[in-house]
Amino acid sequence: MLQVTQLAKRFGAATVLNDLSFDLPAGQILAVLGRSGCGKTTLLKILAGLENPDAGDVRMDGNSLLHLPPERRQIVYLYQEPLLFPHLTVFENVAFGLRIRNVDSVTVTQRVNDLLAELGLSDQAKKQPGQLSGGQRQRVSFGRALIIQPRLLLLDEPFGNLDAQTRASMQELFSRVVRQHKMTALFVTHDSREALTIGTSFGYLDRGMLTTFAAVGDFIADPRTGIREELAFWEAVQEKTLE
Ligand SMILES: Nc1ncnc2c1ncn2[C@@H]1O[C@H](COP(=O)(O)OP(=O)(O)OP(=O)(O)O)[C@@H](O)[C@H]1O
Repeated sequence: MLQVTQLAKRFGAATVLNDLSFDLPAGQILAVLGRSGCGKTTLLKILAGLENPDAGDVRMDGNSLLHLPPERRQIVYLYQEPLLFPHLTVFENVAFGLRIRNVDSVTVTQRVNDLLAELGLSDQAKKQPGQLSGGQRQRVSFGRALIIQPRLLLLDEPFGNLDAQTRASMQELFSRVVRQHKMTALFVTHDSREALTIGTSFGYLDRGMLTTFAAVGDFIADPRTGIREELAFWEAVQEKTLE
């Protein structure tokens, strides 16, 4: 579905992405793990059309996207802080993408209500974004993205601002809904647990170079992910409590 080949990007003297290539088949959720500043956001911006690469190509089903403006790429890019219209209700925020495509109002009402129910937002439909919690706002933002059925969903640390419990329930909801809608998604995170929870395939971005892993075991075994260390830590804790 998505093919990225030999992508490179520099800002001044700094190389941010370096000969980066990967394929993302339809229906997969690629989790890219990386430390702060490794180029995660730059990669998503290039895919979304908000930044131009210096070299390489981004193709969807064989066609290059590079000459297309963001709004014609059928890609939705979700940030940590959801972008919502503050003066519209939750319902109208989600309906927006259908309204501008002149979808008839009976269909809009049905599709928005179905999606709000799926996202656990039916009771919030008449509220404005300022009256919602962070997790609810993130769900509305997710609804705005899903309603237009994009080809590809890009997520940039989407749950980073949420408390641990809300974060876990959002991860669960996100995984469920993305699978139900058979979405293809790429999300970046510095949290290995989040990557393992949501991803169906995995990558590690380090100084602009992406390593992709054929199997989850290879991802876990790569010492740069820190997962082995974390497992060892919890095993040590468990041993201590059994002593
Ligand atoms: N427009 C820009 N001009 C100059 N340098 C930039 C620009 N955008 C990003 N950079 C630099 O490129 C590097 C990678 O930035 P990027 O935002 O992609 O990292 P990141 O992995 O998303 O980090 P974080 O997890 O902290 O958001 C950083 O050193 C950053 O300072």
